[in-house]
Amino acid sequence: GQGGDGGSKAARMPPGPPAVPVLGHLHLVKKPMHVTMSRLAERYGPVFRRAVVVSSPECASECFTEHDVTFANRPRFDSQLLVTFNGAALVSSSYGAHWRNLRRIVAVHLLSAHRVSLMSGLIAGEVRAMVRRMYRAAAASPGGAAKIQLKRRLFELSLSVLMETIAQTKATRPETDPDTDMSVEAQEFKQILDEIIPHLSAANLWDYLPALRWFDVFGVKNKILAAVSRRDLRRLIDAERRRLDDGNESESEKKSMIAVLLTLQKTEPEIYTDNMITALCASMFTAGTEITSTTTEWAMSLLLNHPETLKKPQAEIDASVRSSRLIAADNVPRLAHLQCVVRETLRLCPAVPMLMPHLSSADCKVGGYNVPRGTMLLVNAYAVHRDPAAWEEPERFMPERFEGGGCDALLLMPFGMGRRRCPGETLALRTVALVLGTLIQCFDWERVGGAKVDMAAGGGLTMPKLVPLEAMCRPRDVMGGVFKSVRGVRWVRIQSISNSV
Ligand code: HEM
Repeated sequence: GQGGDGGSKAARMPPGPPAVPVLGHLHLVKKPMHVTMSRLAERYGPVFRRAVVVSSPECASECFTEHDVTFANRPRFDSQLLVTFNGAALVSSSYGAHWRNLRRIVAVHLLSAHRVSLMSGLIAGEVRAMVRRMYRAAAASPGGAAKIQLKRRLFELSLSVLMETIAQTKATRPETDPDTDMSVEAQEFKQILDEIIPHLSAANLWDYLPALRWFDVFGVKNKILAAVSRRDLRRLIDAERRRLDDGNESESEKKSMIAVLLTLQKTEPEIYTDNMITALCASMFTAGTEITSTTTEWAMSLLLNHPETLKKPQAEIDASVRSSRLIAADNVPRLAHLQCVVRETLRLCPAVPMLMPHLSSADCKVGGYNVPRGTMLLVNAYAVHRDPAAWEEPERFMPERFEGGGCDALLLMPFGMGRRRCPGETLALRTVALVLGTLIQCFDWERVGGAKVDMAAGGGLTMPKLVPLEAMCRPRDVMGGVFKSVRGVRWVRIQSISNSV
């Protein structure tokens, strides 16, 4: 931290705008939060008062290495409390025995690399169903290209992936047409999330800016919505319990997260209560759905605005599977160019631009400034990723900067760092890369009407695209064979549609 209020370094408090505390300024709402914070950081240096906002790579890594335990707590926000079951969920839980326990369960039993590879077939199945629907839409369109509402498709996909990994609502229903959209359960959850998410980002802003508390229009609604999602989660748990009792899937390694937790419940019922299972699943739905699909939406937007950068990953995919089949999850780690695109997207468009707020549990010093106990810490990953001192041409979309390990030494923190780092990273990266890879393997993409994709971002804790992404999708000729052969009969039907166009 440079600049400052003067005085001896030991006694220095972080600099901030004069008079009113930074986060009480109502006029800051006009811009997305991370942009506002970057501007303030330019003026006042990388750390400032009240809630401390850290914007430089050096200070960010200091917070999550030396002071990681000190900042491992979370501030409690009224609006979040309503949606995360009174702080019992992993995301908002205070640092302590309860959080440690939940975190261990998630890391070991639900989202470990091993479990994610067990889930890969499931993820791939959902992705295949989505591209099949897109193919059908394109085949039925005049000219062979369809306008796809990518935002909606990607959100539904992300929800379906989570729904199936959490509860396997489709696998247990032999009559379900794998080609149809989401399961009934996923559709019900979609309705709930559709209602909660806009309020969440607004409510988050309202948390940061005390003046907005006067306009408490969300409180009541959130309470109702939280109750609804709790009831629906109970239903999922009961259904899964019946399946286990019937002897289905109990031996299978590929069982759902709820089934894993219910199996643990049998031996340690006092730890794995239904309440705890409900809270954990709610955490995953709220933390995992929108963020994952938003990331893929940003990636597609960047690629559409830079069509030349699409060539390398597309050629790499074609070479690796020789157009004879769709890429599978286990191809992904070897698709280096695709990985570069994902990393560059996470650098430029970290879907959680200020990470989640932390709270200090002891006095400490960051960048030489005193940070008293009980200070809220926001780490501006968005600014860290665009730090001109670290990154060459930081504003440019240049996936190749990561080729051959270039930039490995630079701080990239879209999933955070330290104890509170996102536990869903492996699942998220696997999903984003597989979805993106399959989309560019199967289709050529074009902007609607040729105009550049609007890259404006919305505000709040997450960074959604302000204008929902739509794009034109045209099946690639080289993929004709695959589209025809996947799941025989169904594809014959599709083929006949495309012949008739
Ligand atoms: C591209 C997708 C994702 C991104 C960019 C992302 C990013 C983040 C970030 C920045 C945090 C906060 C770190 C901090 O506190 O400093 C976080 C926390 C968390 N994420 Fe993710 N996440 C993604 C996907 C997921 C998925 C798919 C899941 C679960 C299925 C998940 C579950 C969680 C949970 C439970 C926490 C809270 C951890 C804790 O407080 O101990 N995330 N994530």
